[in-house]
Amino acid sequence: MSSVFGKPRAGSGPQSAPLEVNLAILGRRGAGKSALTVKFLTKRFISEYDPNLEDTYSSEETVDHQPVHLRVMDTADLDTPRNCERYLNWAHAFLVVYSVDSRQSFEGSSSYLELLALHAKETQRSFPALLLGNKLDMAPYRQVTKAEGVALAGRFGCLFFEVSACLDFEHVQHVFHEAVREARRELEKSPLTRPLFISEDRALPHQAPLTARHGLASCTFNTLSTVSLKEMPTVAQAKLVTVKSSRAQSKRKAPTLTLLKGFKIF
Ligand SMILES: Nc1nc2c(ncn2[C@@H]2O[C@H](COP(=O)(O)OP(=O)(O)OP(=O)(O)O)[C@@H](O)[C@H]2O)c(=O)[nH]1
Repeated sequence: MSSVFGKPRAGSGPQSAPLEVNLAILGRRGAGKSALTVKFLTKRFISEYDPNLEDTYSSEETVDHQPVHLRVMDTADLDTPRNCERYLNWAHAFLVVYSVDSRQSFEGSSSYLELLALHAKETQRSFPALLLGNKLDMAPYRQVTKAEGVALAGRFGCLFFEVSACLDFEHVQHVFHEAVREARRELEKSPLTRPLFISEDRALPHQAPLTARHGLASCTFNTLSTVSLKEMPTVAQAKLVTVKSSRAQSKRKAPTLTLLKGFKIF
């Protein structure tokens, strides 16, 4: 194992297993979470998704010459944070997405950042979050200025980017890799144990209902005291999902893309 100034560097040796990073994509409906996730995983922009589906994808990445096993949870929270334990207790880092042409989605992203800040306070750990203003190609119809995005990110101490799921892949990839870097820095500071999946009807020990006290009423934290921690479900439980092709693709007679959700895409 190589070392930096005598300190072992996690996962850097040729024999070491890839670093495992779980990344949750949060944001209001329509912000472009699925489009960004699929762009990152396939380099393609697909314009229509089933908004009610939530799944976790897996991808082998190389970030700064280091292998990373990255899992990406494309959440489907409807309009506000809901049953947040499933990602709060699973992710090492978060991408909070809004759309630059929607003030509502920007306000939604602020609720997510607040939720993450509260979670960090309660658990006394820090969770890297990146704020993304998506749909940069819609800049002529902006409802949110770049300065507002910068200011919101500054309030919560997170990185900020404006991107577009339908423009260049490299920019989208850069953002996901930045999230990995942030997660890696945090993991090197305080290595976490294996990610845990918290069953929906149970809460973490001593986890008081964040939302009741902080006004995020729709994020339904349960208050049962019995702890029930499970490992993440295996990919074998994943379901097959068909993603409809966009109108533009249909015109080009491109085939409908079928994604096996929960499995590696390539
Ligand atoms: N112009 C443009 N449209 C985008 C972009 N990203 C997503 N869209 C469109 O915005 C709509 C919503 O995108 P989704 O990726 O489904 O958004 P989401 O946040 O996953 O929303 P839910 O699935 O409802 O949770 C779709 O019609 C996409 O084609 C983008 O960067 N530019």
